[in-house]
Amino acid sequence: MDGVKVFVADDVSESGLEPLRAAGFQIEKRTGLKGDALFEAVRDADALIVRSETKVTAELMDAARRLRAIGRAGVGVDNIDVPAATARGIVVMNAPDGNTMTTAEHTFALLLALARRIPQAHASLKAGRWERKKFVGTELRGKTLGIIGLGRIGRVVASRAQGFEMKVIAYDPFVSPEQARELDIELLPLEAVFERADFLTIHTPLTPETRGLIGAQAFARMKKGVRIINCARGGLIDEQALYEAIRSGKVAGAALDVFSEEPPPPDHPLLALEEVVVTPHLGASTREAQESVAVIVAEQLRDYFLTGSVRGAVNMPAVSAQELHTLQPYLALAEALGRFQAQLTDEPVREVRLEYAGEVAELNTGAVTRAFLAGLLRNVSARVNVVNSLLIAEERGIAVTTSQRRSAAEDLPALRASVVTVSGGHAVAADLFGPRNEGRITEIDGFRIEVIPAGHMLVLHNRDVPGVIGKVGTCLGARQINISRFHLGRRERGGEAMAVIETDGPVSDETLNALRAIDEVISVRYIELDS
Ligand SMILES: NC(=O)C1=CN([C@@H]2O[C@H](COP(=O)(O)OP(=O)(O)OC[C@H]3O[C@@H](n4cnc5c(N)ncnc54)[C@H](O)[C@@H]3O)[C@@H](O)[C@H]2O)C=CC1
Ligand SMILES: O=C(O)CCC(=O)C(=O)O
Repeated sequence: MDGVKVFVADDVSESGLEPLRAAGFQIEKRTGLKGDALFEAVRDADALIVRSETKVTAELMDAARRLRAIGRAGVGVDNIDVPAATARGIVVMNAPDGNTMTTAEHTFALLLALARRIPQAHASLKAGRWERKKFVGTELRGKTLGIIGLGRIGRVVASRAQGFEMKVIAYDPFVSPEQARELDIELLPLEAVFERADFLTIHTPLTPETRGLIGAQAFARMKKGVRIINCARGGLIDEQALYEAIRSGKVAGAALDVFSEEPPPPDHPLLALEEVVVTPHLGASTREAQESVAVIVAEQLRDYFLTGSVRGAVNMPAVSAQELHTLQPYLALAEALGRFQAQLTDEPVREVRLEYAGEVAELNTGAVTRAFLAGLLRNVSARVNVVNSLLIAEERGIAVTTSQRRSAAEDLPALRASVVTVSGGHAVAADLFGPRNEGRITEIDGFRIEVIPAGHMLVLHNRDVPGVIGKVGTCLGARQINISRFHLGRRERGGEAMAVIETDGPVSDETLNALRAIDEVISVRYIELDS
């Protein structure tokens, strides 16, 4: 796909980008750019790929006017302003499985280095000394490893520790005791993990909740002589508190791959301590992991641009290619229905109720709801799409409720959308028909009708008396407006009727006023669905 431009801002594996190249995407890789140079470089990018170095701020996204997707070749997305991306309709994807093993192995390398003081012994010998007494270590067997964050990496670290006959305890509020028991891990409250661990390793994401999770209070609870490993994010540990805990002898040593500021300033106090082992954020730095995260992200981006399927996104639900195949006609129908509904009223929307029935109710209705809202809110901002439509609805105070009726026995339409405004609102139903799954609007405000949701149309309410169709036809004909289809619906004879009149071209305000001037016409709306 020649049109898609991908800017790669960090040192991402070249071979890992092959899926994008093979699909014809244009790739520009320039690493280490900062400030205006970076802003300029992303100006025309449709997609941006980063590792942890580049900070993807709201301002950077605003500079990249065409940006539709950000790929993080790795796990942590704390260098990306995800809420800002969502608000701008930009999907953020990461590669959570690509570097798990490698990072767990690095954690274990640091743990062993800490236990046996390998870096210090190595430096000593290279400096010409033979200090066997100085570097007496500690055995792992029988020691307790405390793991905070029992996700992908935490679990691999746990299994490696069990191989070394360590007792593994953990804290993770999102893991059930049953899951932990299956892994032979004792799940405990955070304080208990602090109190019992001989080695403590952290593997949570950096979020407002986890920032500074290991601080002075935590160190106060720990055993004297505890060893700390951090291969997740620097901000999880209060570095000043760690420094003081090491100086006081409470903490025997720390192995750090990550820092609150990267790179840390050369005079960072922790770097000066003999008990501290460091690596420059190398957790994920193996050839295998780098290639793996790059391939994962490249394939996810390729598929997003080519098919619309969503995998590995942190700000929208997944939709697989297979699911998309079945879902696509419903997504298109819902989006068109949303646009139709938006043009039925000038009043602000207060509430949206979506009812799904039959096949669609078994599918990913979350995606269909987002598609409907994207259509409904299309005029709110140029960047409304399925990524941000739910958020925009929420920001506008629009209550969105959905219901699913899996049985199609009651002959319900696949989709019924009720939009509530201050003075009422409208309910429109739609369905798919035939072998080609063609969408039709089947009901408008209780009037049965069958309309293709495309093109130009007039939705006209009138009194059900003879001659109205003729007058409407004459009015349009006099203005050279050709009617392509005319659909009528009424509830009872002589009551109120509805007509949906499809026209070959647009209808001006002057024509609408002329139609409104016809006695029997109650209301007319012009709706355009193609643009
Ligand atoms: N040093 C490096 O190069 C690398 C660092 N990382 C870091 O490691 C982190 C963990 O990675 P994965 O295990 O793949 O993520 P994951 O999402 O599989 O696991 C994170 C775990 O943390 C838990 N958690 C969340 N909040 C918590 C809290 N307040 N207290 C305790 N547990 C909490 C979650 O329930 C989850 O089980 C990433 O977020 C990333 O920042 C990841 C890869 C490489
Ligand atoms: O890109 C890298 O090497 C950093 C990896 C990392 O920190 C992550 O995946 O969260």
